[in-house]
Amino acid sequence: MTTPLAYQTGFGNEYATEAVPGALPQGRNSPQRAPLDLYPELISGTAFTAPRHENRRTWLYRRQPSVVAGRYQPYSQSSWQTGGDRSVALPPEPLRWHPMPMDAAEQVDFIDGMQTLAANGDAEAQTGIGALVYIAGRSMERRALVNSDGEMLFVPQQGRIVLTTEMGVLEVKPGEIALVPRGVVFKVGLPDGVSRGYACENYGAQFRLPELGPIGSNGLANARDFQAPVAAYEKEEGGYELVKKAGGRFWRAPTSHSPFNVVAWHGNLAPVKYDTAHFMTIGSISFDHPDPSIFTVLTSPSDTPGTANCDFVIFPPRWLVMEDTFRPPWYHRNLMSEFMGLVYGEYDAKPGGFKPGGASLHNCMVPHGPDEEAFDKASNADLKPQKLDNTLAFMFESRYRFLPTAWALSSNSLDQDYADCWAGLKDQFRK
Ligand SMILES: O=C(O)Cc1cc(O)ccc1O
Ligand SMILES: [Fe+2]
Repeated sequence: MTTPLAYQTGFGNEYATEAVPGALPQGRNSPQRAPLDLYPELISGTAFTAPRHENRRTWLYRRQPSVVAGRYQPYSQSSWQTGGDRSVALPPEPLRWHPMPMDAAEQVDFIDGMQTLAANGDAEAQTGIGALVYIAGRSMERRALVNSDGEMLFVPQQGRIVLTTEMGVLEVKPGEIALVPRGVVFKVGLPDGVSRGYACENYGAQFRLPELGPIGSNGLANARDFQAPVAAYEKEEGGYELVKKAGGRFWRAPTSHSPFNVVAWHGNLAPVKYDTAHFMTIGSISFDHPDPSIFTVLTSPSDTPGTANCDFVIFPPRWLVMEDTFRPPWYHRNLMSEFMGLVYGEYDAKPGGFKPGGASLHNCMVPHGPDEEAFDKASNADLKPQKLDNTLAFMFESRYRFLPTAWALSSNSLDQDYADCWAGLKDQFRK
């Protein structure tokens, strides 16, 4: 029996945690000699002068500082691509991928098992996101990853991931999500063997909770339901391989010690996890179907107010009670581009065609909406209160058009017949 992990709660708090009592200095951050002769080290996730409500930084008290590492050599990870690849001819129609096969992943770890399906923006300009899938079967034992290109949002779909980070350990199961800030070293254990999930690599502003406007002071994702790790350091001696992602390139360096050597830390830059079962879902209790922005869990703003670099949106289990209403999504074309995935169950707009582990991409102004089956069902349904249960779809929604990678467009998983799901929507105009 292993004891369950301990967590601290809240989002963007001034957390404070020590694995050894007395390891945190009191009343100052960088005393002449820190308690227990640990090295103080600052990690800032925003510019020093970012507005106070956005400013994120954490003080780490560690056995050796991060500068202690061997020489970097190039490392090859060609399926994890960064930013929009403009050399790929973007098909103008809706795109969908069947679930990616998991059978060849036993020997692959989380770093090598990452594959970019689509991306936009430019990591160097701190804009845009990558939409990735990971399929991996091997835990990272003495290997760690640090991503200086962006924050990572993980959405496990099959199998738990155990995220060992500089700030401590998070265990994340399907239905939960995790955020690892840019530049924080982590490794991923896979206690359930071959596992699959989605990732958003956010090159832009950090994810935060959305404004609530007229909703008020409670609702959607509540800050207290986020969990950050408590300080934990590895006691075993021995080296690591540190893999670093910077400017879309990968590097590896040997270290003589574990990078997970932080004995205490305090600050508001921390990895967190969140169970989507705690999302307080809001919908219409009269008629019509609200915009899906009502389902925003986290948002990464761009420089234009209300026009996100990325909104992370979920479609969780919920009651549908609207009267005289077509309840699934309406047919639409949007400015914002939509990458979607399905963790489990069925998605109401595509009850048969969209499978857990699959993905869809509806870019700026690409028309989409319920397939023929969903349209027929919803147009004829008896509109009594209905529970959409056992379902969790999500969307990475971005102001920037997603460019699929060459790999994604040539993959056997690309659904060549996606457009056929609407072909039977005939002219039913009654003159
Ligand atoms: O396209 C989709 O399925 C996502 C979506 C859902 C919804 O209820 C309204 C708009 C929208 O883009
Ligand atoms: Fe949509």
